[in-house]
Amino acid sequence: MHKVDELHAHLNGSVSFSTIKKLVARKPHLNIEHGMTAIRSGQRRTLDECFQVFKVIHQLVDTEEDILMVAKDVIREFAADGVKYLELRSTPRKEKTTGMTKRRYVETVIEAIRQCKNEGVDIEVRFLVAVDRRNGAEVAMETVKLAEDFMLSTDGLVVGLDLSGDPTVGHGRDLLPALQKAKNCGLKLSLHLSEVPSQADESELLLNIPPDRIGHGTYLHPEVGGSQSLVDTVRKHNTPLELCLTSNVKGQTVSSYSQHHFLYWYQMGHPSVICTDDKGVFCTDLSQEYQLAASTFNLSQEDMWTLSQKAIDCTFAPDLKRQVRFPFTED
Ligand SMILES: CNc1ncnc2c1ncn2[C@@H]1O[C@H](COP(=O)(O)O)[C@@H](O)[C@H]1O
Ligand SMILES: [Zn+2]
Repeated sequence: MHKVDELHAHLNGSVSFSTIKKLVARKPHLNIEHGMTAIRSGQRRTLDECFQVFKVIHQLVDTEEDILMVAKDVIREFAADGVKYLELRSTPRKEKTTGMTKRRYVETVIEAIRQCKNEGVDIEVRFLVAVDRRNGAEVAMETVKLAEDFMLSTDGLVVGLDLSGDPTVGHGRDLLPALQKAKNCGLKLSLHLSEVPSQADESELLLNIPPDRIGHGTYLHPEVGGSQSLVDTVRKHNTPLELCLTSNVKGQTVSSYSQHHFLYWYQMGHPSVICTDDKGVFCTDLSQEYQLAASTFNLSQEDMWTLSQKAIDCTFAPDLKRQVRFPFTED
């Protein structure tokens, strides 16, 4: 399978079963079982239930040691799946009980990236600091400042800002000043947009920033209740979409694989990148997502090759392009 880039992966959603087992062994008193942290094949959950799953994982990952282990494991797993360039994203969390601060949280993820590099793991990793929309405007602004500090101090490892979290909570208009500040200081912006219906107003507002990439964009186009003007704005700015098939089907924002909006954008020739979103929670990996796209939409080997090649143009670390492209061989 041809794949080089994973551009949409939430750290705590990407925790594998084997890492969960190690975390559970560290915290037996929590009485957490794997069934509570993952949605297996054939299972579906509402998006709301997915967000409950993240809460459980956050309980398991609440110290610097946990973050370091989780981040290193996730990076190694993507590398083992053949990913050569990974943009990880994660929401800095403060944990009163363990003394973890948001700054230490980010430092620890950066440390994990550096350790993997020193250990010779064959993958380039960059980091996006995530804003959880349910935490409101003030936290968003603080997070942007934190992200800016790290962008300036990590020699290019922190490349951008992600907006994510429960799409049914809050409104993007409150976060606009923070997002605009991020853009102005040189952070690349990847925004979860129109993941659920009824976000058209918000999307219109946020698309005009404009973001550098869009997460999901499930309900942007008119056939699903979005609008032609939203689509036109996306096309005008040529903003790439990060598309996550299994995540959307298991989270029930898309009714079946064949109904996935991948087809709408792909047929239009619009830059679309296949991603995993939360490979741990949704029990998938990037190979599987490419395979699903191929089998669902009848894509040839050549189509797949082109698709994975085009992802390179959507990364937030343009200086890496040649290094990523060269080792890319057909298998
Ligand atoms: C399924 N669709 C989704 N939609 C929106 N946000 C999502 C998401 N999947 C994950 N996240 C965001 O990522 C966090 C977990 O990773 P981190 O603790 O940040 O590493 C979740 O709490 C949520 O804010
Ligand atoms: Zn996501």
